[in-house]
Amino acid sequence: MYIVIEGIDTAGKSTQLDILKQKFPQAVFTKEPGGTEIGLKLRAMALNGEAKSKVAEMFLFLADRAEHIEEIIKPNKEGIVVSDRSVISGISYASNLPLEVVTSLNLIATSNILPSHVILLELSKDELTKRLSGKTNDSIESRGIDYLIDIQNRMKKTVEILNLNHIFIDASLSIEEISKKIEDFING
Ligand SMILES: Nc1ncnc2c1ncn2[C@@H]1O[C@H](COP(=O)(O)OP(=O)(O)O)[C@@H](O)[C@H]1O
Ligand SMILES: Cc1cn([C@H]2C[C@H](O)[C@@H](COP(=O)(O)OP(=O)(O)O)O2)c(=O)[nH]c1=O
Repeated sequence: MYIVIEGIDTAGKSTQLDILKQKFPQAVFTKEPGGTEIGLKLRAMALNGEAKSKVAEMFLFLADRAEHIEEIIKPNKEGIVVSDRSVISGISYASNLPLEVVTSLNLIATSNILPSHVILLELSKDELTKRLSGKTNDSIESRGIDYLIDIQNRMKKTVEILNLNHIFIDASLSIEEISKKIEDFING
């Protein structure tokens, strides 16, 4: 089982992952970017905003993804592996390029390995605005509210285009309600 939790910044991914760690102690928990040793270096480069080129930034995330699939996902997917972000973020955040082009590049990075379960936490514009006001933003988050809502729309489209087994959850529900929905989805 290769489970991914997706959503734009502040959707509640970390909160739900903390709960999942208690509920599924046998699972391997990982993340993109930065789930491997090389990935930590690529993450730092991608997130500090140093790259002038959006394409260069995307290739840093793609390199991280390729290594993550090889080192973490392939060896663990017969058990339960849960990742904070995935190819869905990869395709969606590279919003300067058409979806089809970025999808092809991402499928090369993942060797065509795709999540078996996608949990997408979906925020309204109002709730996003509220949550971002309480947070110090990194260079990606600081691009703004409309940018992030556009990314969220790309995420939903990506899940549908790739025909992935998924659940879209209203991220403004209570933490407990969300966590129950996630548990039910994983348990099938
Ligand atoms: N269901 C929820 N309802 C209200 N606030 C939430 C909920 N889930 C998370 N939060 C809050 O929203 C903020 C972002 O949550 P976090 O889990 O860090 O998101 P992410 O990992 O997706 O960036 C935190 O302040 C967190 O306490
Ligand atoms: C995986 C991935 C993330 N991102 C972005 C989304 C996030 O803004 C950032 C990763 O941050 P993340 O680890 O989710 O955030 P935090 O530690 O702040 O909670 O990188 C991309 O732009 N492309 C990608 O391929």
